[in-house]
Amino acid sequence: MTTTPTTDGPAVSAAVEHDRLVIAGEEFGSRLIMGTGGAPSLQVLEEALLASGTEMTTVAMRRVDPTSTGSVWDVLRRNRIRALPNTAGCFTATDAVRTARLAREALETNWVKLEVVADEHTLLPDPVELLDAAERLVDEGFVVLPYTNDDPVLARRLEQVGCAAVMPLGAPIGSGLGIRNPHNIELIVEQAGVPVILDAGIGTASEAASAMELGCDAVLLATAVTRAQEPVLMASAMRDAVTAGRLARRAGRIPVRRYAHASSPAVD
Ligand SMILES: CC(=O)[C@@H](O)[C@H](O)COP(=O)(O)O
Repeated sequence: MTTTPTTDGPAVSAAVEHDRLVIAGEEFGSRLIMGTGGAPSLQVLEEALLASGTEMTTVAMRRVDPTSTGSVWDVLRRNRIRALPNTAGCFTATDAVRTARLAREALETNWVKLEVVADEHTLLPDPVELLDAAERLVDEGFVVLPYTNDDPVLARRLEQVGCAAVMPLGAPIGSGLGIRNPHNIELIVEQAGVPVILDAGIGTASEAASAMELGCDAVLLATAVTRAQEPVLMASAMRDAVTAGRLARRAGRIPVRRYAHASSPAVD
């Protein structure tokens, strides 16, 4: 009886193994960055993070006290997952800068995921405050990873002021609407000299794969996993989707044609 091999051959394993995400000179094997909000319990969150294979996970500085025990901080520490503090809940540049400084003090990291949102209703980034905060934090020596609109012009400005990555949204946070403007994401990817991380709005695994196929370097998501009916299964699906999307991007998709094109050449 013949069996279908289920493991990748050496060429694929090597392609995955050596394909590292590099942000500000630091390497990551996983291209899936996780958020932590919304999980039904700490135990489920821990299992989901492990299933996702993530090496870096964001935590809201204003929502989880870094000195608290029995919190997400313990989960990250015991599993050696890098904590990326974020400024969720900040509405002004001044607030965000203050929160980033507190994170640096408490966690001894100068990395910050910068979020400056315009209002509670949309949670969309406020471009004016965001750019201002990014500039101030870069000046203070932070490695700034800004959550931004899917606007190529703003993404370019953020890179110009020294951000280490740009993180355009696929859709509003927690909406699960997927990637609303793939064309803009492609434009951002085309021009970027820093990693592009699709952040927010992903609803299911195929959308994470799409982000990678569009050329993003990584995906950041939370709600699609933490609020899934089976968070651990979804986390595993996301891990595979990000890997698959990355491989497909590297493999190069076939051109789209309007008419049929015989897959086998005709024999004369
Ligand atoms: C900007 C922000 O807060 C997002 O990183 C969020 O953590 C993830 O968004 P989703 O919950 O939509 O995946």
